[in-house]
Amino acid sequence: MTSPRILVVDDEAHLRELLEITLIKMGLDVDSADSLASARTYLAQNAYALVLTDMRLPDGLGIELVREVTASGKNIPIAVITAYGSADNAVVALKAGAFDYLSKPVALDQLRLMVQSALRVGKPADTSAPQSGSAVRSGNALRLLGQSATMQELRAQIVRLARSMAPVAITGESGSGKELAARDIHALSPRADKPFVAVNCGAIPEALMEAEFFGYRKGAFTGAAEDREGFFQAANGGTLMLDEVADLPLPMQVKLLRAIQERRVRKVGATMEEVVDVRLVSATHQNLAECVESGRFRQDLYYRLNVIELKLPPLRERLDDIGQLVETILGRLSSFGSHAAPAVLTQAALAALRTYSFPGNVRELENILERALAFANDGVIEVADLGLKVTGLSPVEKPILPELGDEIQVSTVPIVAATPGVVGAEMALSASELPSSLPTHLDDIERNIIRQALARTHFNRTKAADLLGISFRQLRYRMQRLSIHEQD
Ligand SMILES: Nc1ncnc2c1ncn2[C@@H]1O[C@H](COP(=O)(O)OP(=O)(O)OP(=O)(O)O)[C@@H](O)[C@H]1O
Repeated sequence: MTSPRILVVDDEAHLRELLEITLIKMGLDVDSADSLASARTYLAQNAYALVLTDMRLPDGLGIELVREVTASGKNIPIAVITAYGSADNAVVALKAGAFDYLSKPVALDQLRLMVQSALRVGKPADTSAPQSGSAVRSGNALRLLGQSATMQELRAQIVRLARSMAPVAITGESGSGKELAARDIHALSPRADKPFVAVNCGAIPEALMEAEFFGYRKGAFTGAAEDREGFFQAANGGTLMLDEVADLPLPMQVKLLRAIQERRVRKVGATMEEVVDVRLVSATHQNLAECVESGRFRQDLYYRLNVIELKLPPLRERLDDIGQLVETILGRLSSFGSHAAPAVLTQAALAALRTYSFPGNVRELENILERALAFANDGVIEVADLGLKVTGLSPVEKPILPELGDEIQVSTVPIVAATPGVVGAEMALSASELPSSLPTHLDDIERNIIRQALARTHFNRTKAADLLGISFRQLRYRMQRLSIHEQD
């Protein structure tokens, strides 16, 4: 069997030799070129599993080679070597189709990881063209459904960008499928057999963030009874999804930027850094560019995360997809329940869904169908079963809720007066009284507020989250933390 062949393009003899030796030690065949012209000659003559090029060459820029190799359609991963700290070059190369980049001075452990990853891209099963309109690849179907032209284009984009290491920023309203898209990117990538880790940046207490992201050493702080890995280590070799990334506090943004630039992290309490090989996908329903303008999000981190943008359209802009989504969701719900055959919608019910605005997008459609199924007779869902008229509470009905997290406001307990029947007696403290345990007291208040919001929305978590001004996932996290269940 022949070894995979790598083309190294660099005019610095010293660095070229170092790269050659490292690659040969990895059992690879290496050709070396010292100019663009020579690289082009090699590329015309041989098939390569990876091209590794410097940015500055005597007869032009490495980026030209990136564009040529990408345009050739030969599916050869090409990585660039950029000058230290030149984020611009790295981002430009990734946008032009480069598979990945290495910064000078080249760290050999990073080089090895990158080469291993590139060789997985080159495997035939992973690079086969998507069949019929891009939804299926290597028998691996994308889970992001939709027949509309926008969704077909989106899936084709996912197939393309799954091959590279470029950070992807996914935007879209809540429930529009951002996490599903991230999972599809991972599942189609050469990292599919490694972990996919999704982190809700808005749900981690600020004081724990560094430890959660980078891990900690035993004894680093009170309660650190043993060494623990962070999200970066957990996602090593795979994909890390930073969900609700706009919620990251500024000090953590600095640490994250550093981890991305250096591709190394240091556990809290550790002296040594460790190399991590993680592909980053970020998501938010907020406008990150506006967050940058208002100073809430660092421009340099934005630039690093936003290399490729993936926009998920709201469901109301692709109502053509409803038929397929309804069929799939009902099929799934019936396989969980006791229904023998999947339920069906009457024509009128389907038409009603097609005129609905879906503020909670596909997640709301799932909720509507789940609820409708409980009301449907003999598995036939009528318009009335959908309950579409209840689109939320009118502003006058909105309860006056204290700001969660604002301790002063919460402890003055305005909700006692608003809804005395719901608030537990233990929370109705007089102004001079103090709770015996502040955290328990605040948890009780939060639990009650969430229960009220759930009761008012008939346990529709999407609407309850809207009512409380938090994301669905933040609500779900808080419900888990406070042990709130549907039957409560
Ligand atoms: N195009 C789609 N095809 C099939 N299912 C979808 C699609 N889009 C979303 N869903 C489903 O809708 C639900 C919400 O999707 P997901 O969690 O990916 O949304 P999100 O945009 O990440 O939401 P949030 O911003 O609230 O975290 C999931 O159950 C997901 O499987």
